[in-house]
Amino acid sequence: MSLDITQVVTLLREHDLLTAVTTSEHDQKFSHVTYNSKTVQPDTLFFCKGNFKAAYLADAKRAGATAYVSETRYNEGEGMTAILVSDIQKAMSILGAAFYDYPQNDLFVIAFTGTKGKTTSSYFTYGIERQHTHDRVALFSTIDRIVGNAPEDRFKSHLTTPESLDLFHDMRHAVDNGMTHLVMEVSSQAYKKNRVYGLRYNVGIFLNITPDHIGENEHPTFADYLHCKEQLLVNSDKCIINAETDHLADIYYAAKTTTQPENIYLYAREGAKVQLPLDLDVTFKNTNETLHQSDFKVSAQSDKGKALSIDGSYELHIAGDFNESNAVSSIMASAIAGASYEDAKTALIGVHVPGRMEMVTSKNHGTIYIDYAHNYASLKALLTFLEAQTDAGRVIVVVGSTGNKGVSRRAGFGKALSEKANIAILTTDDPAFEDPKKIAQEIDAHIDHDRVQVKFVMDRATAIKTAIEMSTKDDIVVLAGKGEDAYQKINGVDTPYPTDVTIAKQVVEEL
Ligand SMILES: CC(=O)N[C@H]1[C@@H](OP(=O)(O)OP(=O)(O)OC[C@H]2O[C@@H](n3ccc(=O)[nH]c3=O)[C@H](O)[C@@H]2O)O[C@H](CO)[C@@H](O)[C@@H]1O[C@H](C)C(=O)N[C@@H](C)C(=O)N[C@H](CCC(=O)O)C(=O)O
Ligand SMILES: Nc1ncnc2c1ncn2[C@@H]1O[C@H](COP(=O)(O)OP(=O)(O)OP(=O)(O)O)[C@@H](O)[C@H]1O
Repeated sequence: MSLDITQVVTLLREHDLLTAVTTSEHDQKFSHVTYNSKTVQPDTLFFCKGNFKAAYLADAKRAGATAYVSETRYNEGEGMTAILVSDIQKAMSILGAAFYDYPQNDLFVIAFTGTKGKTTSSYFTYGIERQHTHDRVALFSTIDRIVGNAPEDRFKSHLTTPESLDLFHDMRHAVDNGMTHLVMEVSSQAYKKNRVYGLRYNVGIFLNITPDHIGENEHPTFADYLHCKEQLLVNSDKCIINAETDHLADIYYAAKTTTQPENIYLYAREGAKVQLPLDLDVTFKNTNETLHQSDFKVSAQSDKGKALSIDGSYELHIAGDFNESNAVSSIMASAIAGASYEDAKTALIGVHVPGRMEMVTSKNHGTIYIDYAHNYASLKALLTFLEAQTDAGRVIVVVGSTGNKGVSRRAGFGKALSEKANIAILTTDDPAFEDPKKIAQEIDAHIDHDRVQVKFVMDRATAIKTAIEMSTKDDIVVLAGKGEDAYQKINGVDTPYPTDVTIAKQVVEEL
């Protein structure tokens, strides 16, 4: 992989990003690119972005970087080629794609966005595509990044959608490993920060949108959040939209700005109210539902839907009515990619999504559900489903809310708990630089105390123990928000945490 200065300048000019360049060497060649001074090697093209400090550039120069791309000129870069740009994140994405030689062109890319269901739908699609491509599919999800089939090709993700340089690096790795397809999650932050600038997808799926990720370090307003999410459809050759989503009109028209209606697919649960007078392409209905399994039937409604050849019955071994909707989007996306009905049917039976709807049973205490639900919409959906499925005694929920982001979730949790829970045990969940007790008090301020009994237990493991021990046989215990996260983000450090599932199993063993 390499880039030379002429290519860099030409690409940046083409995208109207170059503001100035100072170089005396016209044949400068770069054999590495990075935005981190700690990973610089000789002949590196270095990117100065984010909360950058000039000292990092001095480090980068010492380590062998010969040029830097930046919105600002630094004295510390004296003697290096300075490539000044109007937007560093866009420049990094454009140059990253070129450096790694446009790996997206060798991949069929299926991309999901939505407030909820991205990870689950990505795992469903990954499962179907494994079946369809005989294991030649990569996955970039919030949980794992999988760029090949060897154990070392699977690693934990730091972000839902990686920085552009990491994204193109991993895509290249996947292509070199023989992968032909990629399933990825695209967060609204990825658009806000131009991590996917210039990237196009073969299929883009819009699952749903509800207020979330609005706050100091994320989106200033809901309109900004919606706008960023819609960019996925604007950049997709074919679009799939959940017609049950809020703001359908906005979302559909965003898709239509770049995609003809014949390449936009709409799906919904049979009988659902759809906000626009649009014809659905695919509908689905539940045929049998338990706490362990969902059976559902898919029916094409339009010629376009029929051409997908996905009509028939399916089985999921992960509970939650919302997961049927997630699965239908995955079936449609995979069919567009060439998967057959049998591929989808067979694969879906075996899909497991880490930390989503995990269940731990106990003999004399309640059934425990561990789920990643961490905002109003997901907690409400989860508790509504559990309520409908059980003759539950009480619903006991262990929950906290993250610090320094998603502040609106606190009120959302209070509301969902007031509507659906009997007992809330408020605890810690990635407090970052905030006091977890204060966060819990903010959730508590939105709880209806006539309906819900509240306890504060700030140590999460103790909170889980308390909930399980107080539960009786008919009760349901929900451990919400962390899924299989094996850390707590505290004061900027990922502090190891055994996971909710491990703690729950331990508590049950010791009962
Ligand atoms: C606000 C934001 O987008 N921050 C991201 C951003 O931070 P940043 O660019 O300011 O980087 P930084 O870590 O402060 O450091 C500044 C620069 O100095 C460099 N540096 C630093 C130290 C050094 O010694 N040498 C050096 O060169 C760093 O490599 C970096 O380029 O770039 C970093 C990676 O380069 C990300 O880790 C970081 O994500 C933060 C931690 C984050 O959690 N973001 C969340 C909000 C996010 O993006 N979430 C979405 C999911 C949301 C959803 O569920 O929908 C996601 O896609 O994950
Ligand atoms: N379609 C859906 N509608 C409402 N809630 C959902 C839906 N799909 C999943 N959920 C709930 O949201 C939780 C998170 O699901 P998932 O991880 O798939 O979403 P995500 O979009 O990747 O979330 P995040 O952006 O927070 O990582 C699940 O554990 C479940 O409780």
